[in-house]
Amino acid sequence: MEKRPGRLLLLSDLSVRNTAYEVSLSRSLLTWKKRLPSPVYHPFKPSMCRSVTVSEIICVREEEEENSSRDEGSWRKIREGHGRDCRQAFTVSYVERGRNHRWRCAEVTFVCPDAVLCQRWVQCIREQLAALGCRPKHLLVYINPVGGKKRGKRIYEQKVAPLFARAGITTHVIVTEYANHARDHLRTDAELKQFDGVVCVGGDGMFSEIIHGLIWRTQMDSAVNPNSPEEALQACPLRIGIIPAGSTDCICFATVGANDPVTSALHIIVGDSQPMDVCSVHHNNTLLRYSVSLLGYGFFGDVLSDSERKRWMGPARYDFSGLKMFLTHHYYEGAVAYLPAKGIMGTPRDKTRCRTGCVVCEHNGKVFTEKGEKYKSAESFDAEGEEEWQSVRGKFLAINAASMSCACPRTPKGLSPAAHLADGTTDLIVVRKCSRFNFLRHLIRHTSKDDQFDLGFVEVHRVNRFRFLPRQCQSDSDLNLRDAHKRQIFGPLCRDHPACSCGPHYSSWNCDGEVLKHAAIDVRVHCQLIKLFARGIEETTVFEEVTNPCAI
Ligand SMILES: CCCCCCCCCCCCC/C=C/[C@@H](O)[C@H](COP(=O)(O)O)NC(=O)CCCCCCCCCCCCCCC
Ligand SMILES: Nc1ncnc2c1ncn2[C@@H]1O[C@H](COP(=O)(O)OP(=O)(O)O)[C@@H](O)[C@H]1O
Ligand SMILES: [Ca+2]
Repeated sequence: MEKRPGRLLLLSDLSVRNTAYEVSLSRSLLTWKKRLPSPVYHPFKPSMCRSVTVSEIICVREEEEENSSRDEGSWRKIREGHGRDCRQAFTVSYVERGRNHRWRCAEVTFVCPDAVLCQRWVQCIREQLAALGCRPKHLLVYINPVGGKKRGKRIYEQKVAPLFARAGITTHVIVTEYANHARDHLRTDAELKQFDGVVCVGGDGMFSEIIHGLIWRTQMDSAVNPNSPEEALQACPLRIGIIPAGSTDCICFATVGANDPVTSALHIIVGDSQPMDVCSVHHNNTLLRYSVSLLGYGFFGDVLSDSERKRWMGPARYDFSGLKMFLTHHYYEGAVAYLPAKGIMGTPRDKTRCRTGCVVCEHNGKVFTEKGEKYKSAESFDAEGEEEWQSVRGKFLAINAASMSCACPRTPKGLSPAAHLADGTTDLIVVRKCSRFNFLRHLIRHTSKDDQFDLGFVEVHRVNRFRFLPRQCQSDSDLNLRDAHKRQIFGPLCRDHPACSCGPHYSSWNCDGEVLKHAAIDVRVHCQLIKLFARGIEETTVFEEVTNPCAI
């Protein structure tokens, strides 16, 4: 990828590790090119020229001590002709890309011929950083001390807090004392106006707490009724950063490309922004929960319920319960009605992947923000959407809705590899009853290149809305699912069976790692309701990852 410098703000001969460099700064790029002792031209020698985009500079500082650079080792300050207080060197900290989408904080120290020039450089770089405008200055941090391997607090203190301090970010840190502490604090107590974002140190469950608090608060502030699936929700203004310290950490992995606290901290510091879809899950016109990753009934619901009793096992509980539920091989009966997404780019089985600057999300995002208005009234939704509802009924091993790929270390390509973070849709995956052997084939394909949907008993649809009704709750009047909305089939029936637990083989929904207490649900996708301090997974080119030569 060619990096164009634009008009130069500064151009000086400075030295790095006792070697002369031509250093330039434009509004977009900081570049340092080695001055060659001989005029021999080495166009492909990578160490000769490096550049970093200004938006990925973390900070700049003047060096204060005589042998100030810790990392540079050999260089010494050149102080001839200057008093002891003269600062002649400055260090730039910047983002360096490593393998597997990991970011590191790298440093380079430039020694200047005089203190005035040094100060000009520092001031000019600081001005460029201040002009960026998207960087957070003050953050509200919630730490779950008991998530994952119980390392949340240590991870934050050792790996994240020092980086925030270096970048000049101030924080208000709350270590949670009980489940839903963060959610309730965000709902009512937190003075949100003073913060530029919220940071979640924990797993998907902790992230879920944060979005529940923030979405609720935003709807209350805008007088939107969160219980009705027909209401268009108000987008949350604050961005959320995730420092992974949980068990699955799929939301972090699918939005950043890695589960690494330093990488996440750097995405927060540079002020990245990634919009994300949120599903609201309702029962009888009452909001149950929000979901951003997996809504799973059957297999994944059972794995979660079973694993909750084994929290003491840590992240391994999912593998244990996964194996157990695979062997149990329960199937469930019910009906799914869904509204296929119309006018969109992309299908759940295409080869496109949601990556940084995704055009599918941009296109579909526009489609659904314009359409969003129409969802406001139930009548208009009826009139336009009714005949579009489709249905599937029968016996299922699993019904999953993936609003994003759900990529995580267990399945690096994800539950639905072609799903998009911010396209206003969710991929509804229906796995019909099949043999253990076939189900295993389906599961194993999540970990290989083979298509997990290319099996006769699996179907997948990209949808805006769906409803599920377990068999125990159905009656003859429900058979025509095309009329589902008008007749409100879920309402009266499920009032008779509050927990819908009226049969032997009923499952529960896994909603981003939380068990839902109702099986009959009505789900609506809200396009780009929240924003994360992330940029989606970057396409990496070997060229960029390994050498970073500047192409100027
Ligand atoms: C045989 C290998 C099969 C691999 C199949 C992998 C599918 C994994 C899909 C993972 C989707 C993850 C979606 C995210 C869910 C999270 O919100 C949520 C909460 O996370 P938190 O605890 O960090 O707060 N996590 C979960 O619900 C965990 C789901 C994990 C399921 C693991 C299932 C393992 C299945 C193993 C089957 C073994 C069969 C072996 C037969 C010889
Ligand atoms: N201080 C706390 N004590 C007990 N539970 C908590 C606390 N803070 C948060 N929780 C809850 O812990 C659960 C798991 O959190 P999470 O960070 O997602 O870890 P994991 O990925 O291991 O499930 C969440 O449901 C969250 O509500
Ligand atoms: Ca989506």
